[in-house]
Amino acid sequence: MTTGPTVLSLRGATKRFGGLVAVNDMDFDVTEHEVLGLIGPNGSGKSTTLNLISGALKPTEGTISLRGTPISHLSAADIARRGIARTFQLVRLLPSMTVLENVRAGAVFGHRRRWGAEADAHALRMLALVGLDRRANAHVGELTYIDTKRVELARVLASEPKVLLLDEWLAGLNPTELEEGITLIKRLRDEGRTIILVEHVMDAIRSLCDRCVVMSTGLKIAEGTPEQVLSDPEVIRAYLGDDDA
Ligand SMILES: Nc1ncnc2c1ncn2[C@@H]1O[C@H](COP(=O)(O)OP(=O)(O)OP(=O)(O)O)[C@@H](O)[C@H]1O
Repeated sequence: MTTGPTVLSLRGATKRFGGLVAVNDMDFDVTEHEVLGLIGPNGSGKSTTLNLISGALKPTEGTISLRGTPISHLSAADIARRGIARTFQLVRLLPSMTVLENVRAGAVFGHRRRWGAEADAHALRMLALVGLDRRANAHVGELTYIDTKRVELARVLASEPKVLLLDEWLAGLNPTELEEGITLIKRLRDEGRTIILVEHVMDAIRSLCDRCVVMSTGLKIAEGTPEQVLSDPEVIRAYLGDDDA
């Protein structure tokens, strides 16, 4: 799965906040149809790396390219239009709107625009994909937590991303929901989507990722299959040294 063409590359990507180097000279590639796990202890720079990729933050140094074209100078909206879409740690939906309306709104940010009946049909297909088509007319405020996460995922999928960034999408789920969540992401993976997954749930990392990049204090400390990196002494040390691990 790691031999396809490169979709996304980071070269020397660095982000400084004053004296703190949150992301330090990161290099990695993501190939087509690959699920890449970005893991590491709390505060190691994973979310900042996602923010650099999605354009929410600009790198202090280095380049991020999508299919060989540098994108790191573009606005977040332009990067989204080129096909990089993300979920957020805290779900960002409009609670007064219906499930369908929220998902339709996502389609507008994508690189292919749809309107009217076509947009509805597309949003319904995305809802079916995440198992929520029967709740299309419910208000988001009525949903359970995992269902709000499903809506968020459907909203992001509606933009037909070339690269999907999942920022701790499984966080906060109870054990039953977690199983459902992992099954859902497996389905996306089996469809051949290209995904970067920031995740603390190691079972999810093991069962979903083709490859992992491990960060510690802003640096890449390991890269390889989940088995390889999770048995790497430096990775184990980085996690054990973290109070929250
Ligand atoms: N906007 C900001 N301004 C200043 N410092 C920041 C900012 N965003 C993040 N940081 C710092 O950068 C470092 C990396 O944070 P980041 O959120 O990327 O880590 P993380 O690996 O995603 O952590 P977690 O697993 O807890 O979400 C931390 O020390 C954090 O305090």
